[in-house]
Amino acid sequence: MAEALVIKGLSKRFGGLRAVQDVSFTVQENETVALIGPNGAGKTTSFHLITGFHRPDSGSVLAFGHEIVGLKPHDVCALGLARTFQVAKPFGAMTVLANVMTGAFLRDRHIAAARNKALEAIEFVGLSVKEQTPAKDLTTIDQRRLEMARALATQPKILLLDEVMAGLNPAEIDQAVALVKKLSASGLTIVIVEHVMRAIMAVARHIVVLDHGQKIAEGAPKEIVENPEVIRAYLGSYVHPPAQGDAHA
Ligand SMILES: Nc1ncnc2c1ncn2[C@@H]1O[C@H](COP(=O)(O)OP(=O)(O)OP(=O)(O)O)[C@@H](O)[C@H]1O
Repeated sequence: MAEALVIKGLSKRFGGLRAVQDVSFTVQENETVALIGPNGAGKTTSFHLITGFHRPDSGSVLAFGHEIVGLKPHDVCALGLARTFQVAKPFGAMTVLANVMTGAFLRDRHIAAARNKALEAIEFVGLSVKEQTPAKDLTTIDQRRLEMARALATQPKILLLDEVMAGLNPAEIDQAVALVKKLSASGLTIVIVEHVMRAIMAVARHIVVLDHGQKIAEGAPKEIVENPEVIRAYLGSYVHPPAQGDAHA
């Protein structure tokens, strides 16, 4: 298996706050890796550093062997890394189709080609019936589907999902888990930030745990939920994954 993403010594300070400190991990091609940890641990900041929204103070991010630190988000996306945002910001008045086309235009300058690519992505995420619905009228789960479709329309190789399960009910979480599995089955490499442990256990092959900006553990899901340091910092009494529900409500 090839290395899709190699992150080495990534660090970022905001004034006196060390938001991300010397974080390193590797994501193999077609693997789903979860980044977990308490609020403020540095997960979203890590996504910003990987995708060019923030420049790290130090460290390296190799995507399929290419150094991407210093590149603009648009160029990172063109190299095959797409992301969703913790707080989705669709163009509310625009339809689902028009929103997803904004992603597709990264690669297809022609309207017909971009439209077809967008329709494919919309179908993949199960949003075809709402193709003409304004984004502002979507339910929470459909907004997440839209976010994923917009990222997918850029034709990524690596997809970074930031809390796509937040605010979903248990049945919707099941649907979102099924969608993440489908994305993985299509060949994508996925890095997922998530607090819903039930979902993490269902999709991740490897888990990286951050606390106060530092990596405190990484390994297979089973090892992680039994790791005393991870239990202390994040999981609390959560030890038996499927039976006990989520780390966070
Ligand atoms: N632009 C910024 N300026 C100053 N501080 C920031 C900025 N972005 C993040 N931080 C701080 O960096 C730390 C890490 O934040 P981050 O959002 O990466 O955490 P997180 O693990 O994603 O948390 P959550 O689970 O709540 O989303 C926090 O203390 C946060 O307040």
